[in-house]
Amino acid sequence: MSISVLGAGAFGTALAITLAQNGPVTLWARDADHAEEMQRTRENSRRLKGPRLPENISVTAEIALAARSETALLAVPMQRTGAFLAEHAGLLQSKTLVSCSKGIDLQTLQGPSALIRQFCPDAVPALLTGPSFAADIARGLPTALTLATPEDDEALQQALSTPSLRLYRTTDLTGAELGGALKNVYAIGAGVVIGAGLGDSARAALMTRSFAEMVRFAVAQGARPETLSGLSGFGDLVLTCTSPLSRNFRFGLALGAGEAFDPSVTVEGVATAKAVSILAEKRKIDMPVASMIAALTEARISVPEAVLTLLARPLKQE
Ligand SMILES: NC(=O)C1=CN([C@@H]2O[C@H](COP(=O)(O)OP(=O)(O)OC[C@H]3O[C@@H](n4cnc5c(N)ncnc54)[C@H](O)[C@@H]3O)[C@@H](O)[C@H]2O)C=CC1
Ligand SMILES: O=C(CO)COP(=O)(O)O
Repeated sequence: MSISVLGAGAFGTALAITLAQNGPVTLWARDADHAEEMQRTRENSRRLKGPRLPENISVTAEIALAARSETALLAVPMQRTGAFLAEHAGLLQSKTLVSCSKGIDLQTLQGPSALIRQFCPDAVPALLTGPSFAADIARGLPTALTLATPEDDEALQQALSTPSLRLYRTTDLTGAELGGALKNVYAIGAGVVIGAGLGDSARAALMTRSFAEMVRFAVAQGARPETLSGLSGFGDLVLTCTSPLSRNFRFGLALGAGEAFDPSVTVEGVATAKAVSILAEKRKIDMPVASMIAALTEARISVPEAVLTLLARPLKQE
């Protein structure tokens, strides 16, 4: 099975590095200078400093070349995915398109699989999601992810598993997608808790109530609850709410501490918090934590006000 990775950020590069253990990989970067530099230096110094690109990764800025593969992994930020698919739909029809992005598109309030269906109706949508930092994957550290496909696709699972990357299959695209999208929102909240000095007990409480919200929201959209208990829900929530390697967590740390944060860093949870709070209101789903995080990121509320509001909610059964 020939494989391309579209998007040469940290995650796309790391996936290309691990998949190169199975055979040749084409890595597409939108910027021609960046592609040329990576092809020559065998490193992505802009987004993933350090790991070396194996010789069987071919880096190109020619999308038509990358689109020759049967399977393409999409690793562009969520809020750019719609525009990317719209621009390149003609080349991507009839492929298996595996989205590796985590989030909900603010413009359409849809996740990546719906965007693939909208722009490339003849493609097979799939998702690769779960707990993994690009740096860990690129270093060959053990990682496990969820591969979601509409039909149970063992061949794709085989093709995308490597000696250090273990994939588990599911056909629950909704659950896999929403687990990955929502955990980024709650990771911002966990960062705020720690950044504001509210303590580890408060973080554990926030993570637990966040998980309850995540399941409630996803099940209301048709997801299977057990998917959310897996790698793409519980697994990724734990990783991202507890590790300073997470950009969403670090963004929250800065917000909680009242410090500035580098705007060039990809923080998917900000737009997704807004999208989730809009969807929750529309569909009458109780999402107090996500809505509070949206309010915090939009500076509609301060950290002390958010804490007071959450603590003042009526007492109820767990
Ligand atoms: N970095 C990580 O550890 C992980 C990232 N992800 C997900 O992968 C997705 C991408 O994240 P990263 O690679 O980390 O981001 P990044 O910030 O490292 O890189 C983003 C890349 O996307 C490119 N890009 C931006 N707009 C584009 C467009 N319109 N067309 C084509 N390319 C465009 C940029 O040039 C840049 O190379 C996100 O949804 C993220 O949640 C998932 C798991 C782990
Ligand atoms: O998705 C990730 C880990 O699974 C990466 O998290 P951040 O985008 O917060 O860095």
